[in-house]
Amino acid sequence: MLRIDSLSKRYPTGDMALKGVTLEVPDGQVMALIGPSGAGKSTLIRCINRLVEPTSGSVWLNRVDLTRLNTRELRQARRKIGMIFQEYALVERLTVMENILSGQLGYVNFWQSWFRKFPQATLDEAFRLLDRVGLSDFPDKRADALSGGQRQRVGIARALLQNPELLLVDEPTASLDPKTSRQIMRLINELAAERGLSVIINIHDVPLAQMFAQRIVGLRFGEVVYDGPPNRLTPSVLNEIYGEEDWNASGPAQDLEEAESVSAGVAAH
Ligand SMILES: Nc1ncnc2c1ncn2[C@@H]1O[C@H](COP(=O)(O)OP(=O)(O)OP(=O)(O)O)[C@@H](O)[C@H]1O
Repeated sequence: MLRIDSLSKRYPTGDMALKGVTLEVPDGQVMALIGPSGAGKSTLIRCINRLVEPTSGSVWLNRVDLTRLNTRELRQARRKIGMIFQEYALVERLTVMENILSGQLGYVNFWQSWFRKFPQATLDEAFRLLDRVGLSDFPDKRADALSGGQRQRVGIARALLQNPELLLVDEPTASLDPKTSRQIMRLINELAAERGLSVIINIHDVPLAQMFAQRIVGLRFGEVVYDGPPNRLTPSVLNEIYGEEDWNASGPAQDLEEAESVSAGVAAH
């Protein structure tokens, strides 16, 4: 279980990106983090694994307060946190399998790592995961020949190979088509249930978050303004998270109707 307690972050620029966020994410729960640009979603995710140092508050992963660890202890603790971030994208010239194993290079000794020689158990598990994410036909395909969805699947397998307790996922569907986005969200969901993983997903696509997350947390100006099930995310709650907008309006279609009635009016005169 992950417990975030009164977490705040002030950047050196003075921006108060998080203002006392308190949350618990139980094992097996997929939590979607939504909110407008600048709300503090990325900062929150990055404060959990201390890619960004929190200013105050604590982050407990099971019995360990991550905010109190020294560099060496933090390196150990991060093994329990799988990260699927854009900046940990794949090494283009390496194969699918090499990319999946690349996350393990820090965990084998120098010579094993030099020869890319991994323990048999790690290799077996890598092939199992490859199959689980639906890529068993492509272990030798180079990363630069993969589609966006396949790349995400490699990233997921790589993160899972370290057998994490927590998965932090940053915008997993940003560059995917709607069908692939659903498939990736479904896969993350299934894996969380199978492995009892806590998952936090930073996602802009609210309908997708509603469809696949068991819980939604809405951030605004660094504060939690909604924390509840997807089906209670009403237009008024969305207004509170994102600011005023007509969430039921069909947008361009309505504009088109208006434009048509105006031009019809013009034609009638
Ligand atoms: N490295 C930084 N230095 C200074 N201020 C920062 C830094 N990173 C983020 N901020 C500020 O912190 C606040 C929260 O930013 P953050 O990137 O966490 O928001 P976000 O919700 O993830 O936005 P987006 O959806 O656009 O990615 C913003 O006001 C932003 O300008």
